[in-house]
Amino acid sequence: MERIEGTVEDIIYRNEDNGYTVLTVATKDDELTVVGLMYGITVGEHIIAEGEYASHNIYGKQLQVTHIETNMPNEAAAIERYLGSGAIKGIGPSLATKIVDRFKEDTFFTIESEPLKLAEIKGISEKMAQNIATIFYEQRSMRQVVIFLQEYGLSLTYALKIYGEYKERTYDIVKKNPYVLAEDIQGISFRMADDIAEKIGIEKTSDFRMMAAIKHVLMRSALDGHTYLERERLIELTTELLIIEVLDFDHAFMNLQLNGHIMIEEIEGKVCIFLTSFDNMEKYIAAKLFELTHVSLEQHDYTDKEIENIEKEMGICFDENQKNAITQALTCGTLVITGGPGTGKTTTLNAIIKLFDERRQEVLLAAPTGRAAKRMSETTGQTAKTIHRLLEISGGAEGHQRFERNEDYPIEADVIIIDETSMMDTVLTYHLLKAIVPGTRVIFVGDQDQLPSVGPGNVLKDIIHSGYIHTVKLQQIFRQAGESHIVVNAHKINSGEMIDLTNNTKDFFFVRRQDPRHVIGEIITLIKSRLPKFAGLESFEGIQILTPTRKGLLGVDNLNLELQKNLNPPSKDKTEKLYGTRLFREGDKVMQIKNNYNISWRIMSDYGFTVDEGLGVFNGDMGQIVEINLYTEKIKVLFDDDRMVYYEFKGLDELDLAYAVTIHKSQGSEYPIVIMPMFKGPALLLNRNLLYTGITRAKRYVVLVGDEQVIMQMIHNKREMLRNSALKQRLLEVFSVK
Ligand SMILES: Nc1ncnc2c1ncn2[C@@H]1O[C@H](COP(=O)(O)OP(=O)(O)OP(=O)(O)O)[C@@H](O)[C@H]1O
Repeated sequence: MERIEGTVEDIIYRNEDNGYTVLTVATKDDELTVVGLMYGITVGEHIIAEGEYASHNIYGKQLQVTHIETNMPNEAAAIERYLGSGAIKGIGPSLATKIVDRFKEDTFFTIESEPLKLAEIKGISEKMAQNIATIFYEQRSMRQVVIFLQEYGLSLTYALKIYGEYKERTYDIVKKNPYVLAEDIQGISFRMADDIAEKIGIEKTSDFRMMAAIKHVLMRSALDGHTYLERERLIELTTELLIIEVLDFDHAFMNLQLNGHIMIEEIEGKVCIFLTSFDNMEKYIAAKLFELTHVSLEQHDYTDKEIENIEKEMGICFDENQKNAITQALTCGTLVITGGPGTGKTTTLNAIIKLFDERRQEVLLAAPTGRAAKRMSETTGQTAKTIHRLLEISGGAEGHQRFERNEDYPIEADVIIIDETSMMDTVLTYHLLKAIVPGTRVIFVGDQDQLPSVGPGNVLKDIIHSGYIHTVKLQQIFRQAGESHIVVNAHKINSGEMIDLTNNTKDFFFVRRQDPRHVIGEIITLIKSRLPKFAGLESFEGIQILTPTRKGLLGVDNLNLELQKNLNPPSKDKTEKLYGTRLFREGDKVMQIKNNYNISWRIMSDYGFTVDEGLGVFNGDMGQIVEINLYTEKIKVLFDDDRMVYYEFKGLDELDLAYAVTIHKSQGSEYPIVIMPMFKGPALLLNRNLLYTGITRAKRYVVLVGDEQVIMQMIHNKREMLRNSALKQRLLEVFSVK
């Protein structure tokens, strides 16, 4: 290991994305080239660098840095160069000269301890002096933290995120227990934290490591939809992660329980372990549903005449189940209305809304996603909001979002109706119920045969299966066969019957292709020309490819590349931005892939005025890139509901191409035309539920392209991914005891 000491003479190259820098250093008796991760190092600084010499075929001998320490320059000339180098925003070379002329070697001391003295210099106000001091301090401390973290192998992006979270506490936190990074910093995995821990020299058998691994496994399983894991399964998965044999888990479990991180409970006779937050949420949901159900409510009488009048108005006759739903809505505190496509859920809902309106009851409508809310507004003719907006989201990171509406400031309404309840996960249901006071009626509408929510829990099914909440199942299909084979086939799939693939219908088509490359070719022809022509569309807008997987030739990632190439090819008029491995181009169809509660949006009028604005873009929201600005480093996206959002380049990990999306991501959305590739894959994934959900997303046409054997297998495969959730048991505990 070589060690050099000297003053930075010149910055030859700097990569702003990762902090990689090439600079020259004047040592006592030489001038050297030094290369490596040296974020923010500036001309004039005094550095001590350690590393190995390497020989570059063009630039010759250079020191490759592995460790660097920096000292602020202490000679007036070096100080002047440092200040004048642009290191501190607002100070250029001439101001730097003035400052150093006045304070000489004491310049940095003055900036740090008596910044107001800077205002003695002409051209510097007191406010500016304060600003200089703040920036000087922040930049120095940030830079040192970043350099420290990069030595542990963290990228600049993560290092900056970590600094943003902990500031100067970073050193203590990382050296003592780097595993907290995996909990606090989005994107830092247990593995990354484990690597840092190893470099720091933390024992593989340390308590921190064990506890972090257990929590990590529980969090990871929440991403798979579980709110808990059985003890044995948790031990198995944690052992895999730790790679060492651990004999005593009880000690770690006890510590985690004592610290309030986990709860150990018996569910259906088995010892199960929950992250405390999920346990609390499920218990809360059950208790609140009990209160909402049992509170004594103003009873709204109704007459048969009234219902007949609505039937006349709508020109239909409600079936028994629909009538049941309507009358129970008027009398019960909580109600679930469930049914497949075309079974009259919306029609029933409209009757219910009408009856409440006539009774001057305030009814609020909401749905879990922007698209579902938009659709609810269209079908009911009344404003429906996303649940996030209903709860007045006020920021916070994923999993820690803050809502203005809660127990202290509840939603004011007589009736709250939630559509697409199958998409409600435990967390959102918890926040919603927290903001509802007993006395407000809550009606959940949804199709229990859709895929479960992306987030953890099995809320709708658990509520229905508990048997404690009034539930009306609508079963009759009102949409006629002649009208829609999509509906008929969806119901067939749901009851395990093979569907007709002879293309004798007006809206449901099958194209037989075996080879995945031919499937891709067919999809491209369909979307580029055949379907737009057939459906009378001007472009491919409105046609959505839904596919079961992310990976593979027919997975989302590859299909998006192919479709981008064919539908929005490179052009000299279209600016592009490569982010990691993703290439974004103006005109691309894109989707937000995580919830971001802080990003701001606006809706503009045709004349360029802001007509609405707010915060939050959510997982699954779709739009189009209208502009990529390489100077401001921003991408402008216009979402389908007219919200316009600017993404900074560094926030592009939240955006993905969306010509094709997974069926999972399509939940709650509807598209005029859906194309689905049908190909062999893992049995656990390719099940009835998935096919049903994909098909019921289409309003006008469905085209399946692929192998009919696979379609048959999916219809017969009833295996759903099992989800551990305890809401059903919690409902049973609350309702049977109270
Ligand atoms: N009792 C009824 N008699 C005759 N037609 C009905 C009846 N109820 C609903 N319909 C009609 O059936 C069609 C489907 O109803 P609706 O849209 O309410 O179902 P849905 O369950 O909301 O469907 P989806 O989930 O697909 O949106 C509509 O055209 C509606 O007018």
